[in-house]
Amino acid sequence: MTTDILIRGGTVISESGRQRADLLCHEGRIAAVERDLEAPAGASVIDAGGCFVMPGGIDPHTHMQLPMMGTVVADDFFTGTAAGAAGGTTTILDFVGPDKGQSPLDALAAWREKAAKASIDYGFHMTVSWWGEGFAAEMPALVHDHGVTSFKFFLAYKGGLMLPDEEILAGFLRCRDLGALPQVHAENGELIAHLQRKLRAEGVRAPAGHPLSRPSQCEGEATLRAITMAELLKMPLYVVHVSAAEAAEAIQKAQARGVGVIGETLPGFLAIDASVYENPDFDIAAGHVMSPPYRPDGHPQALWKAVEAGTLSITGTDHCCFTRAQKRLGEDDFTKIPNGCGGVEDRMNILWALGVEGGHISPERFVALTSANAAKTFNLWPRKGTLSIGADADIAILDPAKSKTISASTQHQNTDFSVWEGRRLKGSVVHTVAGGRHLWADGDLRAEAGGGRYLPRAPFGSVYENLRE
Ligand SMILES: NC(=O)NCCC(=O)O
Ligand SMILES: [Zn+2]
Ligand SMILES: [Zn+2]
Repeated sequence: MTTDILIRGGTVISESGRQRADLLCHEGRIAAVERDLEAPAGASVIDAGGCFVMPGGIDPHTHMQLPMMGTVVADDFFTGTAAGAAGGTTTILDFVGPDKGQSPLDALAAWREKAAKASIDYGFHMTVSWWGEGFAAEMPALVHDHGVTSFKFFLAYKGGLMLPDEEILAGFLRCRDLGALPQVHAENGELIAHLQRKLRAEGVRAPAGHPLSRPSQCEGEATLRAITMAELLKMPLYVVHVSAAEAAEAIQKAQARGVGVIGETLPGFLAIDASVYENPDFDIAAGHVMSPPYRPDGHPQALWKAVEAGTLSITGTDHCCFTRAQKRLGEDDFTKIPNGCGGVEDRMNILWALGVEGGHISPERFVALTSANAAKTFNLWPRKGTLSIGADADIAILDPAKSKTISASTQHQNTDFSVWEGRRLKGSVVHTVAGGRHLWADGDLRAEAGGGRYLPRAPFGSVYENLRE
């Protein structure tokens, strides 16, 4: 039983409009959205005067506690989800990562165990880290018995997660039969492996080699290749972490042809450029190493245009954070720097400051980009992504007048680095309610281990309905 919460005096925003209204949460759900609501006996009251009241963020791309490149991601499911709550995020979709040859059902069981301490609701995508009859055979149970209805295929990381086209094609077809959504990490892994070898042979060891080995054309080519498969197979496709103008253009053209391709980008790709890899401080340059990498000037601007046009309709974080010490595993070789950056705590605040305050998007589009579109795409709507009656009481209250400066020294993410270090933002999430529990109250983080629930998801849904014949 949760205490009733009345949120009073705010402007309630959805992806399609806004109204001045109070909002009542009862037993973990939205019970009323009306003007001048009376507080029920025993209810706690949050004053939202001057604030925007919106659906809690859905971050559809996180990696908590993921074993990777000889280490394990610094945030576990408790610290990472608590940090998310401190930034207005109330749901994450994380990736289960089977070892090579491991049963995906066994991997899911291990991830369910790790995630039991999440403080906000969570669901899973499945990484297709290997392919074979054994993997394909378990997919129906993953989809129908466990609600894992999205599968990520890697076109990059040769010698690791990368699958050849033949296997990706087979995996896509299996997804189509089951009504599951294939996702792609789209970079040309063969070319990247070649460029890595060439750069190392030339003596390039520093983090500056990372973006040189993964030029934007590699992302453009792989994105188009994956789109072509989905187009000819007549099925939807989700492209994760789009960072390159070429990839956004391929998605835009495919959407114009009626292909059901959905593009996700990350706040960092809209605001940070590749000059970060030139920083003489190894910790700072390595702290930005992720794949795909931050791109040269011009790409962030192109991505903003794609966000404004609706081509890129979902934001995630690819939250995969490492400490400075962990990044030093690649001190002598940029290919050994653990790939990934944090951000689950920052996405909502950054996107508001850069997007809404920056004049790129309306508050309504902000809601679409941070929760509603992900809820629809991943079949969580209307339980999530909306503040309509009966929806989960997952709410972010953002004060547009409150400023905030991001620093690793004050963040809740379990790392000593932030790609947003020193950024001063206008607008900040001041309260977060998740499942009717008040987890973030003006600087006070009350997240509890185990407060989150597992979210099984149904197959098919809007991504299949929206396919044009
Ligand atoms: N993106 C990244 O560098 N690390 C996380 C794994 C992935 O999404 O590729
Ligand atoms: Zn990826
Ligand atoms: Zn990722």
